[in-house]
Amino acid sequence: ADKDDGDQFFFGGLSKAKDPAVEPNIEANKLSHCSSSSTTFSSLHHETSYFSKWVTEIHFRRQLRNHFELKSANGFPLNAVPMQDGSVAKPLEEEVPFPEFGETKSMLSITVVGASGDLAKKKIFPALFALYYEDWLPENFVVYGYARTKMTDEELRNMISKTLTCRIDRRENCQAKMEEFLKRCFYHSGQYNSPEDFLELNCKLKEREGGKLSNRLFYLSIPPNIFVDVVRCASTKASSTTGWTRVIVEKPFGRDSESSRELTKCLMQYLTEDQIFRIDHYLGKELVENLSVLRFSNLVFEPLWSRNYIRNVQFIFSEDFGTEGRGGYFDNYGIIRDIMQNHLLQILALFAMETPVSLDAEDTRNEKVKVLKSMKPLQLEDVIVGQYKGHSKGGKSYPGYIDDPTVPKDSVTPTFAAAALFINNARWDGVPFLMKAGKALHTKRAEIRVQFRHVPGNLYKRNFGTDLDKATNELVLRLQPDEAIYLKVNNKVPGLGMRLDRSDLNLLYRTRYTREIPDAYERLLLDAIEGERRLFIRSDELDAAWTLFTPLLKEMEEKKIMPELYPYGSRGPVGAHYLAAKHDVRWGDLTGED
Ligand SMILES: NC(=O)C1=CN([C@@H]2O[C@H](COP(=O)(O)OP(=O)(O)OC[C@H]3O[C@@H](n4cnc5c(N)ncnc54)[C@H](OP(=O)(O)O)[C@@H]3O)[C@@H](O)[C@H]2O)C=CC1
Ligand SMILES: O=C1O[C@H](COP(=O)(O)O)[C@@H](O)[C@H](O)[C@H]1O
Repeated sequence: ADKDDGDQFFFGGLSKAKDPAVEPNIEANKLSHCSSSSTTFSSLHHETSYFSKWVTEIHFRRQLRNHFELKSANGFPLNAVPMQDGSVAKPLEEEVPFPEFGETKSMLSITVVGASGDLAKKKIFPALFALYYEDWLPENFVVYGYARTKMTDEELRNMISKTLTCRIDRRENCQAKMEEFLKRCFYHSGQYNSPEDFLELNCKLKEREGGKLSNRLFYLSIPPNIFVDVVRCASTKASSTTGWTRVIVEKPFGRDSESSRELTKCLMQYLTEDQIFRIDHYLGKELVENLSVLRFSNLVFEPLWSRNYIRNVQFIFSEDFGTEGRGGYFDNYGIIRDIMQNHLLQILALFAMETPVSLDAEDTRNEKVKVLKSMKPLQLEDVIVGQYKGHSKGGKSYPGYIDDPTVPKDSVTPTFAAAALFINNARWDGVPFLMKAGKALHTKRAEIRVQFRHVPGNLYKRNFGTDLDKATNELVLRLQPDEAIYLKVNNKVPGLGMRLDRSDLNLLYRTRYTREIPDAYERLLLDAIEGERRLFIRSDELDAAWTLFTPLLKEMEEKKIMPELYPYGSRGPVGAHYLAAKHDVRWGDLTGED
């Protein structure tokens, strides 16, 4: 029996058994009979070694899951609230997000709103497939695409199939898995502000759910001006009446404090805070998740994590392409809103927060809010801005920002910014936290660089000459590409003399781990399905983040601050060096060492 049960779980996706999600007319009891039959297993007997590998793997995952399991304070499943009545959370009898071996009575319906769009194609459907491929999705699930574009189910599947890929380290049954996944994908065309269209979606979802307890996840992959319409229609017409309903909201969450508060207020007319999952995909990146592990599970780092030993911290984001195709969106936001106020600030908060009481989502988010509230709002003098201009190199010409036909010719929107931030608390008083973000630069990279203080009374001072900066230890977390954590240390060059150099203690992920690193959207989608909120932005965090940037953004817009022009493909405006120098800092990425 164990074997059969296990078979149903592990090979659910490969089984020939009919699922109401795929064949809605099949009754539930027929399904249970069908999927528990031994033919399912015997038809797959040739897969035995694959099977045992998966048994081990899934047991390992379960152990991990139990080890890090997070529960709400009252022990109830978090967020088990139908949207319609806004009632308080109550325990669900059948919620089993990761079913034990065998049949489950719950069903997960994921609706990707804006399914015809860029993000859905590029990230969301591939992430859902990756989760399915790795057996992270519950046994019973369906995916619905929703948008205005007219499409059949088959056309949606065709569109999605072009962007699905299998893990390069695990290619078993890839094609079969893709086909099984696509069979669970459906499409409903509708307007974003039409309650009737969402009601029709609701009927289709119900049919697929086949009477099971249903949990529903809506992913709003749409422009922000239609967020509230969709939430209103989805909440009133298509939320689950038996399980939870959650909504993932993509950035931008407003463009300043007022608009962000207004958005929150509107969303809260239809959803509770617990139902809103504000996504910042940088929080789903492997090395960002590892930041807390590095800090809090290694004795060697945490004691150094303060103004006593750290001279400055740098958060660097650069892209080697411009706004190609997204100029229309970008011009209304600019790099400060697009990258700094969210991605870089979120990482900063995780970097600088005090140790949370536990791994519970609220404990981490409480600490992040505290650190954000301890920061000084940015002023004009703390920032420099730039905009890329056209440039020719090697016979090829690269367009400037204002050459984009969707961007006004007189736009002063920054495509580059550098900023110095300070945290007014006992741990970080006086330590510059520098941020730098830019498009159309010479490289694509995102990293955190921690520069330590000079060694007091360094015995080997004379071996470094006058430039002691060259001897400072630097810890680098390279988020992408080629994930790595390395520490620059001073080392004696082997030989009879006494020559020192700076070398790296290097944890390069690709050489240390054979597994492919999951995409950030995979982790975040899985967390939303599991009701794990730690990596999503709470409304008070968002508000604190906007409080830091809004006065600066307003002043820049009022004064029409002209950005310094920099050539496409360059290292950015010189102003960034002056800003750093003002705080006695050198950008770690521009030393020529790496
Ligand atoms: N693309 C990316 O890399 C990233 C995107 N985001 C955010 O994710 C969300 C989705 O992004 P993306 O997929 O690029 O967006 P798109 O511009 O591709 O829009 C998604 C879908 O929304 C519908 N849509 C577009 N414009 C309008 C409009 N003015 N009114 C009504 N419907 C419209 C279209 O579907 P249809 O016409 O079929 O209804 C479109 O396919 C946005 O909030 C964006 O800021 C965040 C990070 C990265
Ligand atoms: O949110 C955004 O992020 C992307 C960069 O994401 P990455 O994971 O590829 O580093 C950026 O290009 C885009 O402008 C911004 O909106």
